[in-house]
Amino acid sequence: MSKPLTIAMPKGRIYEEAAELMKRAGYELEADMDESRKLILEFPEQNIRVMMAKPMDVVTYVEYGAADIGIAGKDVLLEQDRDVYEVLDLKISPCYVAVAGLPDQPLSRIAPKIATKYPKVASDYFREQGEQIEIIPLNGSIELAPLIGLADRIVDIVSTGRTLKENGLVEYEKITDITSRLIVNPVSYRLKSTEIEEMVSKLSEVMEGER
Ligand SMILES: Nc1ncnc2c1ncn2[C@@H]1O[C@H](COP(=O)(O)OP(=O)(O)OP(=O)(O)O)[C@@H](O)[C@H]1O
Ligand SMILES: O=P(O)(O)OC[C@H]1O[C@H](OP(=O)(O)OP(=O)(O)O)[C@H](O)[C@@H]1O
Repeated sequence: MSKPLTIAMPKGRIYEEAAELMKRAGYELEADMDESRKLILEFPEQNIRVMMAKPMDVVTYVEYGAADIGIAGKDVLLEQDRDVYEVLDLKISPCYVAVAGLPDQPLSRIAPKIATKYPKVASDYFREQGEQIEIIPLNGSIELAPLIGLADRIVDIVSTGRTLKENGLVEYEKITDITSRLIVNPVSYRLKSTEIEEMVSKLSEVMEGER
């Protein structure tokens, strides 16, 4: 049998939707996330190996060929700009990236401070707007930054809008819509084209059927 197709799956909030979509496409790759701490799961009957990765790291595994394919949020792809093929919009885990802050606070001062875990996305956006900014890099709880005066604005993911609302923040501009994407290592795309194209076509069929 040929070498297994290795898939880097994102742990966390994307995982269940991604595994469910894979299942509908005929790939039973589910891990019991409540029970298991295993990071590599073998599915020999399907000739597939699954790596459980942090969502931000999926692109790294795929770029270096540690995984042939992976599932990553478009936010991560925009931020990291890596050498991988983005082959399919899976339309799962929808959310968007937005600029938010305290209400009624015009961006008046020179080089306002922008707190974010997406420094590239934020810099690209404000450069396009012709605004000079200072990035304050954070890893989470970004909404804290304007509340305590650390930043004038945040650039962060919004889904239900609940986090902004409960912290008295408002959205100023939407930057871009986000969904999860299927990504492929360029070399694997050539060497394992049959398996990869089959997976892309099965996933596309499932998604077509749901429209
Ligand atoms: N409300 C949301 N907040 C953050 N990410 C979301 C949201 N809804 C969908 N996503 C998608 O989920 C991905 C992040 O998943 P998750 O929150 O599990 O990872 P993480 O941010 O690395 O987790 P952690 O909070 O453990 O560091 C994002 O890349 C994005 O594409
Ligand atoms: O619009 P909502 O539905 O409220 O979702 C948006 C929030 O969810 C994410 O945070 P996460 O839960 O990943 O925690 P974090 O702050 O530690 O990144 C994101 O960074 C926002 O804070």
